[in-house]
Amino acid sequence: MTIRVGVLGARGRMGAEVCRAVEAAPDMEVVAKVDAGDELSDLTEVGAEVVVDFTHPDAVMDNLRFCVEHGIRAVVGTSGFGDDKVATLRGWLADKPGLGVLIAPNFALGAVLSMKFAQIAARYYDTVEIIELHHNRKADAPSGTAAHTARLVSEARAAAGLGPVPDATTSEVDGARGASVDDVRVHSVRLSGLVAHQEVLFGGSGETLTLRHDSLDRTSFMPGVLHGVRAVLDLSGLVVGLENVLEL
Ligand SMILES: NC(=O)C1=CN([C@@H]2O[C@H](COP(=O)(O)OP(=O)(O)OC[C@H]3O[C@@H](n4cnc5c(N)ncnc54)[C@H](OP(=O)(O)O)[C@@H]3O)[C@@H](O)[C@H]2O)C=CC1
Ligand SMILES: O=C(O)C1=N[C@H](C(=O)O)C[C@H](O)C1
Repeated sequence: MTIRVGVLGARGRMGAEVCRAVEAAPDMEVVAKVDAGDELSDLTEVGAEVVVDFTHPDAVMDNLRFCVEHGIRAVVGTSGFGDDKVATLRGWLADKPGLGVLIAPNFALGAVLSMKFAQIAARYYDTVEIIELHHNRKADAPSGTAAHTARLVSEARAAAGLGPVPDATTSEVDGARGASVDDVRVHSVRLSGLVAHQEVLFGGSGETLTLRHDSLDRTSFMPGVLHGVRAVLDLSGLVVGLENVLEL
């Protein structure tokens, strides 16, 4: 039996790549390609078991509400999942026991590892900043990956009893020091030619540590997406982060 997959955002940069990857996988098939303006009811008509959503932060919650209402599992790469959206989704899923949704800020293995390494390193350095670099057609800033990394680093610092990152800046041009995300400075670069890149910079006494990950092509996300499609069949409730369905 193949897994029946519906792709949301199928004509987009990621969605088109997901369609190719699912079609090439021996254990799954694309049964619906849905993009802006298409009817979600197509998903139920063709019996989609799992939906993969790479759409837009403003569209994803309507898509997920439909999936949860209709008992369709979801693998979500769309960015912009703050605490509010996560809480709403958990609420919907509470009424659907046994139904699983997987959200991953980043499906590239190296990005997942890099976040894990950042989490480990955070307690050992007094200063930290994040630089994320993406193509200039990206809708949101900072990236979901950078926001997730900042959260992990911030939690690790708090658990280690570290205070705020020391910073002697007393005057600055607006924006010059980036955005403060969970008390970590995040700088967003947008350049044509780039795909998705991130540096987490740690500074300590007489040394720095830089963790850098580069997605040079969107195929980098596909093994993680396919793994997510298989894993979500056994999930119940909401899982955030690919690391939670990998053996790391
Ligand atoms: N987690 C991860 O590993 C990754 C996450 N992403 C995230 O995925 C999302 C998509 O990125 P990307 O593919 O580059 O963006 P694109 O703009 O290339 O693709 C998004 C597609 O979704 C369509 N769309 C918009 N609204 C809806 C809707 N309601 N239903 C169905 N389709 C819709 C868009 O149509 P139209 O253009 O007509 O609006 C477009 O075709 C972003 O949030 C990005 O940050 C990206 C890469 C990796
Ligand atoms: O829009 C993108 O391209 C990406 N979006 C995700 C994010 O916001 O972190 C994942 C990856 O960085 C590519």
